[in-house]
Amino acid sequence: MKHKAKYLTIIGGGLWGLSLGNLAKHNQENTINLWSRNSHETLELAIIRADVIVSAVSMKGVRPTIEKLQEINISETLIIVTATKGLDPETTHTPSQIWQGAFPHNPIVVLSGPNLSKEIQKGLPAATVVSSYNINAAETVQSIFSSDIFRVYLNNDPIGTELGGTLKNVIAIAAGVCDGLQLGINAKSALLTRALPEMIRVGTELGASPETFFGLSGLGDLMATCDSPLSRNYRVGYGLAQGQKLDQILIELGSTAEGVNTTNVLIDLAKKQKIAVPIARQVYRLLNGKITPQEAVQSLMARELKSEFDDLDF
Ligand SMILES: NC(=O)C1=CN([C@@H]2O[C@H](COP(=O)(O)OP(=O)(O)OC[C@H]3O[C@@H](n4cnc5c(N)ncnc54)[C@H](OP(=O)(O)O)[C@@H]3O)[C@@H](O)[C@H]2O)C=CC1
Ligand SMILES: O=C(CO)COP(=O)(O)O
Repeated sequence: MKHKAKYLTIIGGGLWGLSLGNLAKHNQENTINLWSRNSHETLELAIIRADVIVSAVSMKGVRPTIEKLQEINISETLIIVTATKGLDPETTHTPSQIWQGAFPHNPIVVLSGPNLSKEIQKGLPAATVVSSYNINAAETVQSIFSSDIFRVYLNNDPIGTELGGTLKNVIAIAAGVCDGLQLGINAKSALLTRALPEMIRVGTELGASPETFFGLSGLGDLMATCDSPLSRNYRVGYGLAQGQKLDQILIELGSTAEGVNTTNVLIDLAKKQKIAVPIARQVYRLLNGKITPQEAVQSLMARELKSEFDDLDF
């Protein structure tokens, strides 16, 4: 596919916004503008020439960013890419659902995959997924970000794509606990394998395709995040297993660990919609100081015995 030069504005100067900016610069025909709340330029000026904007803010920045953009009369042809991995505490909606609700006529594209920003910043090879109901918009974003170090796949299940990246953050906290307690590879394999149907149960309830969870944005991101101390969510779990307090861990991280908020929202959602999320429930109890890491493990091991696949009907 022939790439046409595009003007891209990235909103959010955090770790992920900076990394995405660097990835897009690999294609030298693109013009990249990075905007953050500290920029001297106004957001209106920053997006004035944009064909595509990328929201790389954390979950708590999604609504404030949308409100700022709603004050500007944006074109309905502007492609909006969301790279946030979180759930809205007020509505339990995903970021793409919030963006689509705010800008119903604009094409919305989700970008999500196993993309630890520290590895991307080193120029190591990685792959990701861009997903949209508007396949032309997804192809435009695919050609903007594709390079010899970043392989970008297309997909038409945006909710599934972003839920893979969002829900694995909860499991990454559990994986950090598992490694922090030195429970071994058997335990870790069991944890991650059982996490996948749990993620799929939530995803299908919210309208995602189960297959999406076997791709890069699901299983791929689960593997990356649950097996790397570069993951902030993993480090939350690891710290808790070492007896550190959550507040202290988050201060030391000095950066976003979306899994903490996502766990709280997910448990709210799971209670309302009666979805079985046994691993997330233990993470929730641990994060909220109701149990110790050891008790979380014991609770999972003591669950009622069952068949391996009796809760998946696909
Ligand atoms: N780092 C990574 O490896 C990856 C991160 N992600 C996801 O990207 C998102 C951002 O992560 P990351 O950049 O690492 O986080 P950082 O903690 O490095 O940065 C936080 C980002 O959120 C923005 N933000 C925070 N609060 C607000 C607010 N109230 N209003 C507007 N913007 C706000 C900041 O904007 P500002 O710059 O204006 O201060 C900044 O861009 C998360 O959802 C994360 O899960 C996805 C893939 C990889
Ligand atoms: O989403 C990520 C990698 O794909 C980043 O993980 P953390 O937010 O846990 O650092």
